[in-house]
Amino acid sequence: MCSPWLWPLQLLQEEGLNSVLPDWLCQFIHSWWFLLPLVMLLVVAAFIVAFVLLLYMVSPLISPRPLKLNGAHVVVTGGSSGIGKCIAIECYKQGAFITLVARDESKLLQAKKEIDKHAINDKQVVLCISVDVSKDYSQVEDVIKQAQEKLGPVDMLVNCAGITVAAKFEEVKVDCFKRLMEVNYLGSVYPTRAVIPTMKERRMGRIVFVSSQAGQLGLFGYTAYSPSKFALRGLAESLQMEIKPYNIYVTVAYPPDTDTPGLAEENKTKPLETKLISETSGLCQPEQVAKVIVKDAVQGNFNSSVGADGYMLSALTCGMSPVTSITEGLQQIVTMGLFRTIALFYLGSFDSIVRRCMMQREQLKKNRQD
Ligand SMILES: NC(=O)C1=CN([C@@H]2O[C@H](COP(=O)(O)OP(=O)(O)OC[C@H]3O[C@@H](n4cnc5c(N)ncnc54)[C@H](OP(=O)(O)O)[C@@H]3O)[C@@H](O)[C@H]2O)C=CC1
Ligand SMILES: CCCCCCCCCCCCCCCC(=O)[C@@H](N)CO
Repeated sequence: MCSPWLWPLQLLQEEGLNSVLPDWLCQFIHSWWFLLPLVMLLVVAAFIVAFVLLLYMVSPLISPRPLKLNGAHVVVTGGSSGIGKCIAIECYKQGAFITLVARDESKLLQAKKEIDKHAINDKQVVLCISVDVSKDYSQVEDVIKQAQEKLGPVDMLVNCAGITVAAKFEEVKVDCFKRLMEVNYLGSVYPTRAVIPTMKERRMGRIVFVSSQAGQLGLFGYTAYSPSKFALRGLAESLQMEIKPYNIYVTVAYPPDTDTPGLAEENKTKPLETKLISETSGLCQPEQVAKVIVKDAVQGNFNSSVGADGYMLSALTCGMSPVTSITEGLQQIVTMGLFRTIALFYLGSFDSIVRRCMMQREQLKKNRQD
């Protein structure tokens, strides 16, 4: 016996147990031992293929049935501007009835006019309700009640109302930390809390939280904003575990920088570091982001991301989030190590952006003093 692959046989022989195997098998192995690794490889490959096929066979048990938007009632908070408005338009184009929720009434009416142009039948309605989603739960509950009385039970809630502050930690006003948590986090908790009981009774529904790529990683300038978006992920994961048996599906969207009035406002005071780092994953159009979010929500996908960086970030930060398709799960398993390697290069380049900006600032200061 000369091959290392045959050591179990050798062991048997040494133990005087070679009688365990019939002679013909011993001879066969002796003459074809070099094929053994190949056979083992084939067996392993066959097991993997069988396992994946099995997973695909049970996949209908994991993936929810798509929601029909035609005739559905969709509530969009922050629906008077930017991404929220485009989400409303996208749903309206597919025959939904829309309730827009935001504070400024004139902006709401303006958005309603714009959305109305995309009607596909003359029964469709856009209802506008003005409220601050972050202040008082009972007010938000009233708004949802009003909307349900006029347009029926809510089939899909999109929590898109949000605000941003981009500045260095010590330059963020202390009140801002609280305000961002109120609007971005509690402003998503309240409407969700108000629609869940009816959704559970009807055993159907979709809840969307619009987080951000800055809700998947912490970045220079987002010490107040990022935590408020990370919080949505914790809420979404816990809630999804509770409501899945009621056939209600949660989607968390992580858009990159998107060309909206909100971003224009943010850019006025954004630190250079934040600008340079965010440029990495490019600028998206709100129509494109809205399309992806609506598609993922309709399909009941837990995760919704845009672009190549968005895809990598989502696979990398999947953690213990629920999986809504076999393909997604397999991709996460296979790509994790590779994406972490790529991420280390990104982190290195972000650190060097921050260091360069700091040195430039100090040089400028010194020059002024001289
Ligand atoms: N644009 C971007 O680059 C990205 C944005 N996002 C997130 O997407 C969401 C939408 O962003 P974007 O479209 O840029 O924002 P916009 O500023 O363009 O729109 C924000 C919307 O939210 C409403 N809103 C704000 N505060 C409140 C409040 N307290 N109560 C009720 N409504 C409120 C606004 O109306 P009103 O002021 O009249 O109340 C408006 O309709 C936000 O949550 C944002 O964090 C995520 C990633 C990237
Ligand atoms: C494999 C690893 C890949 C890593 C890619 C990293 C890319 C980081 C870019 C982060 C951009 C953050 C945009 C936040 C936008 C936002 O929420 C505000 N504009 C809101 O107004």
